[in-house]
Amino acid sequence: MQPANTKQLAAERAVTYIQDGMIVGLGTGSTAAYAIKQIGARVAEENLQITAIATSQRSEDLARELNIPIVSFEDIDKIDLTIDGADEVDEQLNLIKGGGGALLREKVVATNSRELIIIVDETKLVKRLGKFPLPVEVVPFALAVVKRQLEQLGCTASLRMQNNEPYVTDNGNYILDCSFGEIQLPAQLHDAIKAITGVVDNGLFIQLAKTVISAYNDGSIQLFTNDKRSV
Ligand SMILES: O=C[C@H](O)[C@H](O)[C@H](O)COP(=O)(O)O
Repeated sequence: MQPANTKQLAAERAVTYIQDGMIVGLGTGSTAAYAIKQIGARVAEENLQITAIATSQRSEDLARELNIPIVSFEDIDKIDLTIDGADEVDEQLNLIKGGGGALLREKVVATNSRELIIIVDETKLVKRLGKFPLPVEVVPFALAVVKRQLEQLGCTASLRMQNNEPYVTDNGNYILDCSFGEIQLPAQLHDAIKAITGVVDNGLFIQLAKTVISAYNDGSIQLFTNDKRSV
């Protein structure tokens, strides 16, 4: 028996929450891409009437290919529902995001959404965040000073590279991937990083997810809501 495509399963379940007339936030990454494809299928097959806002250029490009109408914050106020992936999810549904470099737009969209549904496979569920290095988006001019200040918070920070060049985000910034090990107090760490001048944002999403949909290799799906859950 083939193992289930867990990312696709979680994504397809999340897309059932979308209804006609909604403004939908489109996440970024391999799991979110399954959701965008499924939204495209519903637009084509059911004539689903939605507009969407994307958290990255690549998600926007994919949505446009699938004839999903795209809007910007000039056109809308609140987003009804955002579906996005994550790199880690803890027991309080705090997240690490930004493995794909889209954390800033993802956080702008998440914080302006009435509801954020996170889609993951079981490998992303953790007791405590931090095994996955925390992405921090940094203004290039401030890179060296920000790196030093981040390391004073107890991490090793490495500049994300792509094709032997620093990786540049959709916003023209760099990413420092910060290995903290187990993060004991994610909300405090989030605030301490945000307080560094030259940091644009970081990949800690504290109490933003309302629902997490996790899919398992046996094909089952579990939903967690923002109350406590056990792994
Ligand atoms: O910047 C990228 C995002 O935060 C992604 O949602 C996250 O990295 C998860 O990506 P994937 O679904 O490819 O594991």
